[in-house]
Amino acid sequence: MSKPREDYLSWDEYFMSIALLSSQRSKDPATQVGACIINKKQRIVGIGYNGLPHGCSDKELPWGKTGDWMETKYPYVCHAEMNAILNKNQADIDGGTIFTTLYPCNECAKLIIQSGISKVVYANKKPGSVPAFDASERLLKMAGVIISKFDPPASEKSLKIDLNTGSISLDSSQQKSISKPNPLQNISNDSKIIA
Ligand SMILES: O=c1[nH]c(=O)n([C@H]2C[C@H](O)[C@@H](COP(=O)(O)O)O2)cc1CO
Ligand SMILES: [Zn+2]
Repeated sequence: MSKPREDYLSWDEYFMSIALLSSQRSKDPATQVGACIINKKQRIVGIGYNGLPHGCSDKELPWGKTGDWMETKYPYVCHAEMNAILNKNQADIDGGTIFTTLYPCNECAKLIIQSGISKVVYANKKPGSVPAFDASERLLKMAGVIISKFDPPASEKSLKIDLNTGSISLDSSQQKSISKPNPLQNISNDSKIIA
């Protein structure tokens, strides 16, 4: 016990885990997104997930994706990145990084740029060319924001939180299992993306 623990989360794994955990607060039945902002000193300064604005009832507004636009979730839901930026506990987040479980859309890209964040680390991107993501990339690149795909651990690494016992385990194995589905890589591109 004289040596430090070797099997721990890297900084990026830690911040992305927080984004992933936050996504589990989302009530969106289809897509749960989480975001975590850190400042230049690697301190967490904002967390968010996709959800309805304060005071707007989850029960009264729709969560569907198709049909009459007014009866879908798109005009009502606040994106995870937007909530993380609005919830920040520090005025100046210039030079900060946002960790997000899903590649930010163009509307979130505008907020990211205007808030001074200079790096985006994302875990997943919908496949194919999606206008909201293409426009986002165009804006972020033009503004000099670094876009980086989250670098997953070389070996399998998973966190298990047991809320009944209040325990947590970090499991690592030398080999990546190929049979186990990775929900993060199964995001379909069937949805219309409207911020
Ligand atoms: O940048 C984003 N941030 C974010 O929080 N979201 C949320 C909004 C919706 O609740 C959901 C996307 O809906 P869909 O199920 O159509 O993929 O994810 C979506 C995006 C980009 O699409
Ligand atoms: Zn967005």
